[in-house]
Order: sequence, then C-alpha cells, then structure tokens
Amino acid sequence: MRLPPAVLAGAEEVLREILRFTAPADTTLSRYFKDHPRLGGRERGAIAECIYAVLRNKNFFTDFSEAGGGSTMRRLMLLGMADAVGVDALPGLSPEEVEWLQRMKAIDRKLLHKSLRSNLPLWLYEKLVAQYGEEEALALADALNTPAPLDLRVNALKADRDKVIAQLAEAPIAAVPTPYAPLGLRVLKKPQIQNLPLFKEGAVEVQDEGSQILAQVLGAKRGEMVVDFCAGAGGKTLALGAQMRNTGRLYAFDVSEKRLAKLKPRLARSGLSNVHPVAIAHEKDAKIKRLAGKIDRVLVDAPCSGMGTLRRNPDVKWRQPQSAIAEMHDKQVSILDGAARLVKAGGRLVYATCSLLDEENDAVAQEFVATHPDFQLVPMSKVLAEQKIELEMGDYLKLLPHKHQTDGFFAAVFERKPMAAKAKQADEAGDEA
Ligand SMILES: C[S@@+](CC[C@H](N)C(=O)[O-])C[C@H]1O[C@@H](n2cnc3c(N)ncnc32)[C@H](O)[C@@H]1O
Repeated sequence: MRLPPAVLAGAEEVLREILRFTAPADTTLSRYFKDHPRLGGRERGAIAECIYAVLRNKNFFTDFSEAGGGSTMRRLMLLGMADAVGVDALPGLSPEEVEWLQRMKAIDRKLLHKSLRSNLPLWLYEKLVAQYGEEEALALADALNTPAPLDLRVNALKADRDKVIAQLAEAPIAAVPTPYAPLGLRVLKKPQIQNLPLFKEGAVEVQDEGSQILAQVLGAKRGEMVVDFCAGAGGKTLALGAQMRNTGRLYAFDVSEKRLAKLKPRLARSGLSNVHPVAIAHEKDAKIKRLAGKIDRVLVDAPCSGMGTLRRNPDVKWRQPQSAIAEMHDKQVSILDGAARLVKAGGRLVYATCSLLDEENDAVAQEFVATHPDFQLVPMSKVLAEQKIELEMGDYLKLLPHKHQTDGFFAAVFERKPMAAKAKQADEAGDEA
C-alpha cells in the first residue's frame, strides 16, 4: 500500500533538520512526532526508518544523489524511503525518479570505493583500518550500518528465561536465548515490548547482550558494597542489583540528575531495593571521598564517543569531530582515577566503554596500570571463566558487532593489591586528616 504524499514531505522536513547535526537524531524525531500527533504508526515508522537509512548510508547516498532531479534533500529522502519501505510504497514519483531509484537498488555495494562502502567519516574509517586491517574494518563497518536486533535481559528476581520465552510465544513474539549472556533473549522481530505485562511487571528489560556481559564482568555478589560510577539511566545498574540478589548496597552515581531520574521508574518495575542513586558534581566530589577504600566492586561505564553503538545511533559518527576523541580520553583517565579511590584492598574495578577506538579503550587501561602500581590487570580470559561465559578474549573484553552480534564494547578489569592498597588507604586517610 502506498504511503500518503504528506509523509514524503514530512520526511524531507525532518531530514533537513537532522542533517544539521545540532541535536541527537532521536530527539529531533521525537519532537517532530510530538508536533504531528495525527501521523499514524505506519507513517511514523516509515519516516523514522527513512531518516536512519540516510544516516547509515550517508556517504553512498550523497554520492549517488549527485545524479537525478529535484533538490538534493528530496533525492536523499527518496533514497532513504526506498531503502526503508521500497520504491512501490512511494506516492507521486515521476517515471524518472522511479527509474533512478531502481538503478540505486541494483548497485552491488561490495564493488564501491571503500570510503563509500564503509559509510563512515574518513577519519574514523582510517582509524578502524589502522586497528583492524582493511578487510575486518569493512566487515565491522557493514555490521555497524545494519540495524541492531532487540535484546532483552530477564530479571532473575522475577522470572526465569525459559518461562519468559514461553510467555512471549503466547503474545506471539518469537525470542531465542542470546549466545553468551545467561539471562539474555534475542527477539526476532521488533514488537512493542513496552506494552507487554512482562515488561510492565519488571520481568524483562531492554538491554543489548554486550551491555549484559559488561555488567556480568564486574562479578558483583550478594551482600557486597558496589558502585556503578557512571550509572546514567541505569541499564547496567539494574543488571548489577539483580546479580546481587537485591542484597548489599549498590550506589548509582552520575553527574546528570536528568539521567538518574530516568532510573527511578525502571527501579520501581525491577523490584530492587538495594540501589541508592547519588548525583555527584564530578569525579572528585566529596561524596566519593567518604566511601574511599570501602567498596568491593566499582564499575566505570565511562562517557565515550559511542562508536560501538552505531547500529542504534547512526548519527553519532557524523556528530563528533576527530578532536573529540582526545578530549574523551583525558576525561576517561580522570574519571577512572577518581573511581579507583573507592576500591578496597582486594576489590575490583572495571573500566568499560561502548567505543571501538584504542584511544578510549586500551590506551586508557594501559595508562591506568602505569600510574596506579597498587592495581593489577586481571586478564579477561580469567574473568570470563569465573563467570562461565564462553567467549575467547585476551587481556580485555572486546565485543564487536560483526563477530559477536552485540554493540561494540570494551572492558578491562583491575584488582587492588591487598597490601599496597592498605598503605595507600592509610596515606589517603592522612591526606584527609
Ligand atoms: C556510557 S553512559 C552510562 C550508561 C549507563 N551505565 C547504562 O548502562 O545505561 C556514561 C555516563 O557517564 C556520566 N558521566 C559523565 N561524566 C561523569 C563523571 N565525571 N562522573 C560520573 N559520571 C559521569 C554521563 O552523565 C553518562 O550518564
């Protein structure tokens, strides 16, 4: 069935705004839908998919749109719409436009020049080639430009994975266990999970399998004191609280009160009562000092470029200049240093990002070890074996969409050496006196 003509005009209008890259694409889209309440579900879906198709394929579409009639914005919008809903669903096209769109569909993208095929900014493509080699960088780029599946985490406090699969099947929603995360489910289509009783009652949360694995890597146990240092809206906090079986104390720190506020309804659904959200001013806040040397496990899910999440947020690659990566690195080093003070002797610290870039990952972990002799790296192979997760890794966790079908994630685990830590804690106590 053809879309109403107004949908194409609407998509062009919102695309023009989004390609200014002054705000996240999902924020602009939500505002547009709020301002146009009469748009139906199918129309909204078509506009959103069109926008995301353009963001994912921007290099290729921009190059191809140099040919063809009408304004550049209409041509980009048509390419996005054709990708999203197919040429036959588009109303009011001229015969030339139909022929032009069919020509685009027939192109074998594997034969394109690599910078067009990767659909990444050149600086990012070159960094990935330097890290992974050309063949793997292209496979990674292809995976990053493919929409992510919908993953759920079963809340072990309220449900059991097999039973949730059976309940979803009644909806009917097909879901299978994720390959690595013990409580993960991959939903085969993308239904509105938020309306299901299972979701409203807190039996499931939406969480990428990679993010679930990150939370698991911290190894939080019953009765422990744990800090989620960059908790945000609490994706990992909720997983950690359930891992701790709703016992002990889990502090959820963040500098953004707005993000922490989004954690509250999720906490209410989850049934967790061991979580304590705390807004901090910065990573050296006095609230942190009070807990210095007292915490069993600290997770630093650091602010980062987010380049591992391009399957979901394809605008992220166009919205950040290369110079932002060096700034991120410095911030990450500073946050990790601030968070490390919390860890008690023999306790663990996990540094994690959803970036794919060495500067934000390996380089931060190496700098930390070099400047914190009281901590030692715990090889990820050992951590994964402890958690019974069957993934082959070396020193670090490096999850990649083309290999593991997760978002791109990095994690390094450090342990505070028992004796040295005690001496340092004594020093810190002396400093504070
Ligand atoms: C990658 S996001 C966290 C995502 C979250 N852990 C989750 O799983 O949903 C990084 C978070 O770090 C927070 N942040 C930025 N600077 C910080 C700082 N100096 N101390 C603590 N949190 C900080 C940001 O507000 C953001 O919420």
